[in-house]
Amino acid sequence: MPDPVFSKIAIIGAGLIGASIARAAAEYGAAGSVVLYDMDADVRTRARTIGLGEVTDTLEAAVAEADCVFLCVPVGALATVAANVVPAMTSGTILTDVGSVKGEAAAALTAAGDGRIHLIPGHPIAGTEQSGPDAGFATLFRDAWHILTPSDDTSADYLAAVERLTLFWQRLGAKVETMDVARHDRVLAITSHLPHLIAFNIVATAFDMETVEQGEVVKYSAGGFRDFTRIAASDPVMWRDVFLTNKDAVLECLGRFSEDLAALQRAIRWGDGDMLMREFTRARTIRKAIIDAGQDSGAINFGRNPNVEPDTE
Ligand SMILES: NC(=O)C1=CN([C@@H]2O[C@H](COP(=O)(O)OP(=O)(O)OC[C@H]3O[C@@H](n4cnc5c(N)ncnc54)[C@H](O)[C@@H]3O)[C@@H](O)[C@H]2O)C=CC1
Ligand SMILES: O=C(O)C(=O)Cc1ccc(O)cc1
Repeated sequence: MPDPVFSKIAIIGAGLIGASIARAAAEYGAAGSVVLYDMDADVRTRARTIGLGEVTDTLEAAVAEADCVFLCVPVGALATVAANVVPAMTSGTILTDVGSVKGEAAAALTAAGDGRIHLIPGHPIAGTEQSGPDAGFATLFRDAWHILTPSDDTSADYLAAVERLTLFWQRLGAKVETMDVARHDRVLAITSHLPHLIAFNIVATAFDMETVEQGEVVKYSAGGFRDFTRIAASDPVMWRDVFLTNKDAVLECLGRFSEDLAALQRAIRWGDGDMLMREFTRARTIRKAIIDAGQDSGAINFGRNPNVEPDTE
């Protein structure tokens, strides 16, 4: 196996993403050692029991002498955690995160920065609806995009740090791209955040409908609705933070979505089959383009944890 990219990494937040980084770093030899900290004592105990790495009882002990620190906490907790982590870090090392909203993450890291640490926000475009240390698995990031949103610092040291972090994620199997923060948040608003909002909403609507027996919703939910319930099972704290911190981009998409939905509503009301055919045919073409681009060939890990039995219908 090639030399580790980092001799020691620290992971703050030992949930799905933190545990997956820990497992992948060990499996693919990307880090010499892995140290974790979580504010929840039960999570720390579990992380020790399942052997994710060394688990410390303080944040400071975890980050001491780490050459890269990964913040794997909900987006709303990033500012506080970053402010506590930076003073305990060694000069010249890297602070990154995995938050789903990069505007908020970049602001949190920048506010905590003291000029000694390389701040490189990041986002793995891979995950599942599960959370907690047991949900993590080593292959989560394989063939998935990892987006880095580096600052405009063009110093040789900073560029070398970005290069090293890129190598780390590539060692975990990810395809790394750099992107502007605002663009990231606009793209993810439509490709990830709005779909989650729609899933939360459709599941709530189905359960609130007085005309539908809840037992029947469960009994007949083998098709499309079942896919929505998987996404709607995602962690409420994480998703509350996503919507509160990517407010503008999500509201913009939601406005467009509502207009398009109203147009479909009108077509159904007036029996405009041509319009429905046009829209559904276009959607099918887009799906085909995604498959042809290799984005849904089974390589992307959304909701696919090889350690968990698939749902039986
Ligand atoms: N779940 C997913 O599919 C994906 C999540 N993300 C991002 O990854 C981050 C983590 O998400 P998950 O791993 O899914 O969540 P999780 O809920 O599985 O784990 C988060 C962990 O952070 C800990 N934590 C919270 N506040 C903390 C604090 N102040 N100090 C120390 N530990 C703290 C919690 O106790 C928990 O164990 C979020 O920012 C999310 O936006 C990114 C890509 C995919
Ligand atoms: O499980 C799914 O379908 C996902 O969409 C996972 C996911 C959730 C949040 C992210 O920021 C990235 C990926």
